[in-house]
Amino acid sequence: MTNPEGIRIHPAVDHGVKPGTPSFSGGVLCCHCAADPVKVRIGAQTSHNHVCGCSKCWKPDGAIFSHVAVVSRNAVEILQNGDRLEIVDGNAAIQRYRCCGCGVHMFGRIENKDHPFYGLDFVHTELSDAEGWSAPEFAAYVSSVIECGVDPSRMDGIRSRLRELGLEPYDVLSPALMDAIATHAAKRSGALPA
Ligand SMILES: N[C@@H](CCC(=O)N[C@@H](CS)C(=O)NCC(=O)O)C(=O)O
Ligand SMILES: [Zn+2]
Ligand SMILES: [Zn+2]
Repeated sequence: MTNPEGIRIHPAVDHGVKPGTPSFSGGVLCCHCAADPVKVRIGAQTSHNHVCGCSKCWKPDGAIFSHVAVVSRNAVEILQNGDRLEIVDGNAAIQRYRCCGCGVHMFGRIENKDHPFYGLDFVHTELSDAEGWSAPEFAAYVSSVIECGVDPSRMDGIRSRLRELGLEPYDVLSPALMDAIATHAAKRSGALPA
């Protein structure tokens, strides 16, 4: 791989995307507090793993993108120090729970039952040291990195680097997820049978 500009997409993909293990069944996420971290168990393999450039998703220092996946909310269990979790923005569609000590987001939850992704939580599997989590498949909200302070002149290089890593860049979500959102809307409006 070339990457002459040294673009740091995210540490989990910067040296190539590692494939997941289909039989993998979960692990424990730990926040970055050195002592007594918040711990959350994810009791299932994740899906729709991707990197996200939006300004709302948590990114580790130096990374241009967040690394995020979804899992059933039933598979998410707070193991310790849940009292240190606070909701970042109660008005957002995704209620992101961050550790008030280190700022790391432990999971994001949708409470609106009419939302197309209701029932799925958003998690950062890099917070677990287990191997086998599903691999990122695409890059979402790519143009949004400009809103996070990336100079627009860097966008060609960033999109090229994402393609080199096999992470097709989209400025919103992947076609499969956009189709799922549109199908949900069409069933609600009656344009398609429910
Ligand atoms: N351009 C905006 C996009 C924010 C956005 O819509 N993020 C997406 C991807 S994570 C989302 O689903 N947001 C729902 C939410 O913010 O709760 C930004 O960067 O702030
Ligand atoms: Zn913490
Ligand atoms: Zn995002």
